[in-house]
Amino acid sequence: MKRAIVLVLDSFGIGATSDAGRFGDEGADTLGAIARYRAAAGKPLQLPNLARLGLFHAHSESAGSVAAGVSLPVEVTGAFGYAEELSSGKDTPSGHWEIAGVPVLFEWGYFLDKENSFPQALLDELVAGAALPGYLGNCHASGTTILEKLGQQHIDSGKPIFYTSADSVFQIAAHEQHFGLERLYALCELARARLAPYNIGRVIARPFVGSLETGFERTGKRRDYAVEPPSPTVLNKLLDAGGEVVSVGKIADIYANSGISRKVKATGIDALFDATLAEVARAGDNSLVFTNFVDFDSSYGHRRDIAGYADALEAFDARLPELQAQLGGDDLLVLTADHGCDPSWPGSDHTREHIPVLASGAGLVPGSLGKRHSFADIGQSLAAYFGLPAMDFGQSFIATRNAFER
Ligand SMILES: O=P(O)(O)O[C@H]1O[C@H](CO)[C@@H](O)[C@H]1O
Ligand SMILES: [Mn+2]
Ligand SMILES: [Mn+2]
Repeated sequence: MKRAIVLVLDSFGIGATSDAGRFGDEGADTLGAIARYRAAAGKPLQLPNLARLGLFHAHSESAGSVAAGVSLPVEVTGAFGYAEELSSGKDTPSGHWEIAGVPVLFEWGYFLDKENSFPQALLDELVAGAALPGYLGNCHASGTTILEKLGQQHIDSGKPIFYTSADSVFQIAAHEQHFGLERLYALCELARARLAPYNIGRVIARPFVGSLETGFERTGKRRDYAVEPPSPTVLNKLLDAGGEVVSVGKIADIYANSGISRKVKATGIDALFDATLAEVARAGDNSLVFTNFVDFDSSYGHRRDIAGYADALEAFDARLPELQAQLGGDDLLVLTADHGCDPSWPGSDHTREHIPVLASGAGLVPGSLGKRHSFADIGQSLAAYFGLPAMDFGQSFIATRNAFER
């Protein structure tokens, strides 16, 4: 039986790429910074299960030294490597599409101005098209900081909050009750359509609840409206061959529902892990269970919460044996990331980093896979594993299997 489980720890970079300087990210290292913080606090980072899969070995090959406070395990049970990104950006869709064998070789559009970030013509179209009383924000911002600043004004005025970041994104924050969740989604769909000429990768609905007194809190009802990948991903190829692709978390959103047979949503790392276990339990032959753990990025990386990121990693690590107990020797497990988001870095944006590639099962020999020149090596390996036609990008680290049985 062939089943692949791919877990993306969103934003879990393991050291700056050689082109990180172009992004202002030279020296960024998400895992390295977290380990350093914990070592300095006298509570070294404990990730025994990820370590056995080769995480710290991969990190030390990427960063040039062993993470602070960490001792490398003597026995490693997985194949481990680190990958640089071919795609032009360091955003979530680029990272995920490249993982699935389709790097983004074109330039996204960006809203570069920190203030008055959006073109007036676009703003006018949105105000008229959705009959809005106006808008707030229109700037670069951290999504939680802008709620502290404008949340009350939003409730009082009924004007949605528009903001962006270093990524190719247009984000809209609105209160679930005062503005209305469905109204927010409809506004995002309008924005998605109007943004086509600007080549923007994603519109993100950012619903929130609460009040000035209790504080504002973003909810799990976030929705991402991505454009479709520029060419068929390994997900599409698996579906075309009669296989199954199960999305857990925001995977389906990131691929604009292309190449997905079923989707399951859950909020929080534990709930996403539970949903992954449930999907693995029911997954049959020729299926891929593909999960994105967004909280590493949205709750800790962007929030520059090093302590929170460390705790979340440890909690995630502690659950890995539950998953491993469900896997047969022929199943393929891949743990990886889509970009970095070093919580010790200035600002609140992603960081251009290598991603870990931790692969086990499926006859893989434990040991180093070395430096991989594209995230697409994962997609190419999935194609080889399932016996699908080869992808245009990436080098497989897995021996090609028999052609897919139809
Ligand atoms: O600060 P928040 O709202 O979490 O936004 C972040 O989330 C977006 C998607 O990763 C990024 O582009 C960044 O802007
Ligand atoms: Mn991401
Ligand atoms: Mn992010």
